[in-house]
Amino acid sequence: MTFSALKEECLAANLDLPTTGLVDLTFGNVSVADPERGVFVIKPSGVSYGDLRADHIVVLDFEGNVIEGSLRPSSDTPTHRYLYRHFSGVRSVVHTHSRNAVAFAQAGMDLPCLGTTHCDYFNGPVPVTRAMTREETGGEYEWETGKVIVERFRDIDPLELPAVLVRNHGPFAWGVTAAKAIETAVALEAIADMALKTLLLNPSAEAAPAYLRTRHFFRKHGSSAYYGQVNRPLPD
Ligand SMILES: O=C(CO)[C@@H](O)[C@H](O)COP(=O)(O)O
Repeated sequence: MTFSALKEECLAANLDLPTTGLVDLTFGNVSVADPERGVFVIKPSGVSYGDLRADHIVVLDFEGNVIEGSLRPSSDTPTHRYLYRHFSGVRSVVHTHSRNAVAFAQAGMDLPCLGTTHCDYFNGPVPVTRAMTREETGGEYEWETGKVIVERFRDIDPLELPAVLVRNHGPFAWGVTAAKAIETAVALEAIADMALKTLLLNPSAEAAPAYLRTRHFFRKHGSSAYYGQVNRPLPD
């Protein structure tokens, strides 16, 4: 069995992280899953983006066994694996340390839905997870990160809200393809930047009304009910 197409897709998505400005140094990682073949592929830990090649990408099964690759998989691998197990339909997970999203994660704040830029990608505030404790993690917080994310999504559809802010760490975004997950991570950083500036200008800025949120999210994500009539006469 060859995994070269999957590795190439993963490599391209990982290389998008520095070019989109979402990471510094070796922070961040992207994985891509192929559930039909029972595997996912991920960036190796600590390898700089400038040096990264397709044959560095590590192939694992969903039990966490390395199937192919001589380098250690990303330290965030348990989180990616947990998300694939619990979020059906997700085929790619992107983790970055993009600065504005990290600022909200470190502040322990949900990223509020303040305007249509946000609503186009996320049908609600991007949630922050609860703090993890040493007792729970035994010092291995990567093993608990997936758990606290999934716990936070108990009443949230991960395909309508395709990102999270992990408290004291940073953002994870996901999608049905690697390209879509990267696009979502870019959108997340853009709206975090806008929200931070909005809240500096007006700490009491109000969330976008619910009707605006659903209209923007669903018209961009396939529901014709929210498109409106394109040839409607313009108001005077
Ligand atoms: O926060 C951390 C490590 O402290 C990680 O999330 C890094 O962003 C990437 O780790 P590797 O993928 O290189 O192991």
